[in-house]
Amino acid sequence: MTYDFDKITDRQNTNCMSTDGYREYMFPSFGDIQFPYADSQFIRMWIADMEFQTPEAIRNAIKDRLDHGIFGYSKVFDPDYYRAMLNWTESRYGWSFDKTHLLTSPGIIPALYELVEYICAPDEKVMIVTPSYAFFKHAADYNHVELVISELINNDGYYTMDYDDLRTKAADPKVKLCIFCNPHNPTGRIWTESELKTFGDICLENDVMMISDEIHCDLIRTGTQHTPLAKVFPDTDQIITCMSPSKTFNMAGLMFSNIIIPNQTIREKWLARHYPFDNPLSITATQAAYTEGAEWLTALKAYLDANFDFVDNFIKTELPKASFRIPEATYLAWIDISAYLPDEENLPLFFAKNAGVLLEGGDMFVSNSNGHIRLNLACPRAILAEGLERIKKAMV
Ligand SMILES: Cc1ncc(COP(=O)(O)O)c(C/N=C2\CONC2=O)c1O
Repeated sequence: MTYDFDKITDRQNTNCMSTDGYREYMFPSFGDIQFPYADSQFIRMWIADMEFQTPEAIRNAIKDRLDHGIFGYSKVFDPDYYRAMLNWTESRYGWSFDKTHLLTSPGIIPALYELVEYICAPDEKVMIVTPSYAFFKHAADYNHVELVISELINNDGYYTMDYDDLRTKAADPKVKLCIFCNPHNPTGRIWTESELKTFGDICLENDVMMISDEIHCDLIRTGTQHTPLAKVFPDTDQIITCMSPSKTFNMAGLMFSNIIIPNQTIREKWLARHYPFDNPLSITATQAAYTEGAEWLTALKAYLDANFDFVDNFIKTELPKASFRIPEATYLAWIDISAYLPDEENLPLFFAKNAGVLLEGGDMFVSNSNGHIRLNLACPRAILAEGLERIKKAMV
């Protein structure tokens, strides 16, 4: 079957963050700021959802459930749901987990907010590596626990963990939790088994529980392989794994994710406190994703691979002073443009004003991200090409 990833779908008037939420998310202190571009004229490369329609097989499953006509209180009871997800993780990652450890959440971010509260006392600390998806920091801030940052080492665009720094910080008896991004947003690293082993050993040796946020794990370059952190440590219950079809199949708005909690104490806290019901359409969509989404995903990955090649060639020919490496995972291009805009304080504002491109970058990734922009490449190539041309004209 062929899929048309070049198809452009108008997202205006769909209560869409990407088109309507950029001011409140990226420019909160600027109020109703106006730009030399109408909202509909922006090339949107900021928030991490896709410009591609969710696979037809998933949409048909939702339609069938919709036609049933009753949407009362629901949660996952169907054993086929667990089998669908287990088949997905076993076939793609060689990893399985106990059904009783599988819980659901309306999103991974809400799960992080809850889990920090369940795991950390008010005087304890959460560790993350940076640059980082900002909501890892927000989850600590929301719970009023201290954030401890370990900066990744940037080896000409290939980021690695600073194990000595991690060891030093994990040795603090108040550091009780590390929220870990595997694969990593925004650098796009797929951590190797060896890196995961070293990282996990540091945490386990220092009684630091780990949350491995693996939301990007399906969105990897063709031919690469993701390793769940918990797969490397089959005998510990100190690793919580977060996975979701929301990134993979562009279903973030359906608000549904899988949280695998092997530790009984934490699981019992979750079961006692977490609102247990789910949207029945989201349950159906997720089960359909894991049973019927593989072919579409293979085609999506090939299209994204080509988008990354397009960006790589563009930067080499048109923006030679920028530094970019095709990431192993995600659909996000992490680009060092500091040579062009060394003194620009607010890169998202600069490009919104001067290029009509909405992108994230600079200090939006907690730390260790200055001079970098992050481009969402999950869009038709024509849109990508226009966005790159605008970025170049604004900088050169
Ligand atoms: C590492 C990571 N975890 C969790 C989420 C969100 O999970 P949810 O609550 O939707 O289940 C995202 C979405 N990343 C986004 C969303 O927009 N920009 C980003 O970088 C993410 O990158």
